[in-house]
Amino acid sequence: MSLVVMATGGTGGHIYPAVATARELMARGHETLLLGQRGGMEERVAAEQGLAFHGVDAGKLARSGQGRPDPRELLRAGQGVAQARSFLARTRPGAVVGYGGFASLPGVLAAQSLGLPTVLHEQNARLGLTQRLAVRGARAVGTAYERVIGLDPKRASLVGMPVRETRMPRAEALERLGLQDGPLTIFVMGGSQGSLFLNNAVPDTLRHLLGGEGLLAPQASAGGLNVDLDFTGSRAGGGVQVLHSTGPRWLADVARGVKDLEWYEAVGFVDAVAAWSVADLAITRAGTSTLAEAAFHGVPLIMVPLPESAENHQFHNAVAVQQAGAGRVVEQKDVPGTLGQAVLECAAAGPRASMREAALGRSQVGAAGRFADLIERHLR
Ligand SMILES: CC(=O)N[C@H]1[C@@H](OP(=O)(O)OP(=O)(O)OC[C@H]2O[C@@H](n3ccc(=O)[nH]c3=O)[C@H](O)[C@@H]2O)O[C@H](CO)[C@@H](O)[C@@H]1O
Repeated sequence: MSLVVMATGGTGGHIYPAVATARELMARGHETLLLGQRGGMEERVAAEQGLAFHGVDAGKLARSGQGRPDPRELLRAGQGVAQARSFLARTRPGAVVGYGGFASLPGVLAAQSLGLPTVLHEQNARLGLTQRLAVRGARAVGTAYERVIGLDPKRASLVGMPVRETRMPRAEALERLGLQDGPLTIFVMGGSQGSLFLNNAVPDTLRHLLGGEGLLAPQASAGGLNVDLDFTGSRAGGGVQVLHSTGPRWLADVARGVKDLEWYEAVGFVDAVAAWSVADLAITRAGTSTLAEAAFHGVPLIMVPLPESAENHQFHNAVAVQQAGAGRVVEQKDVPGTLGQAVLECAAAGPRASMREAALGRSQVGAAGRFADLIERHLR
């Protein structure tokens, strides 16, 4: 059994696949730890998840086409590599696994300079900047998509997106989140940092749609369209409750705006396993972890892709989900006119049931296990 180091950080999209794989490797008897930026989101997540953590400096490298990197960031990146090198020289892990993002770079480059095996995971359909710097020296690359732009297919192994494959019992999740059993539960989540756009748009849209009581009328109309909401067989009464993860920075603003709405709960950051376990419908961005988690839990999605995402990849991610019948894409520019209507259409029992089936059908169950197999094949 070996020590396997997970080099990761920066955003939830890079950190949670590392958490899922770490759990799988630990279940197989290996030791693991997360190596990332000291004081970064990864340090907090490791503590919450009961995982060991080692922090180093890390520096953001500018993306190509966006000018030269800031010299102070480059210096921090260099210091991070030196710090990671001395840590890895001391601990001599069996492998270092890089999940992308600037915080993963020190660990991966340090490992390669020491001749330790490195394995990468690419979560998007296009190889990220950090992974491009690390790929040459890596033994293997696990991917979430069949084709990854910028990656030689001969080097890629399609393993899927590792997600935390746990469902929380409904009663426990409701209690943990302070929600009720009965109303239709809408989960709003703008990725791991929250989304200012969704934070502004969603409360207004839902207030307009549901009124002060948070009720969907059984025959509601939106944009001249009558929608049969038929709640029979689901939760009765047409009552709705919303759980909105705003991102820690924006919580106070959003909470102030919805404080008169008893059915609207704003939180800075939520236990996503609990939230997915009770959500009937979710309004989200379209990062890969978000989509993979929704698929695992069978939650229909209304996706508002982040328009500035590299190469517009979130839009392409979201279209794939829509084509599979597991959700609806509403482009950010169309939100004012169409988000409310999309909520009405997706809240109806029939469409919700078929989207749920389609979501479950998309789930790449066992991705963490397949990625752990790949890592084990390359252990020292
Ligand atoms: C702005 C940005 O750079 N976005 C990228 C980033 O998104 P981001 O980090 O937002 O990535 P994802 O949507 O993939 O994942 C968010 C993760 O955070 C978790 N979570 C979020 C909110 C919360 O309250 N609790 C919680 O646990 C989610 O459950 C999920 O595991 O990485 C993704 C995967 O590389 C990319 O596709 C995104 O384009």
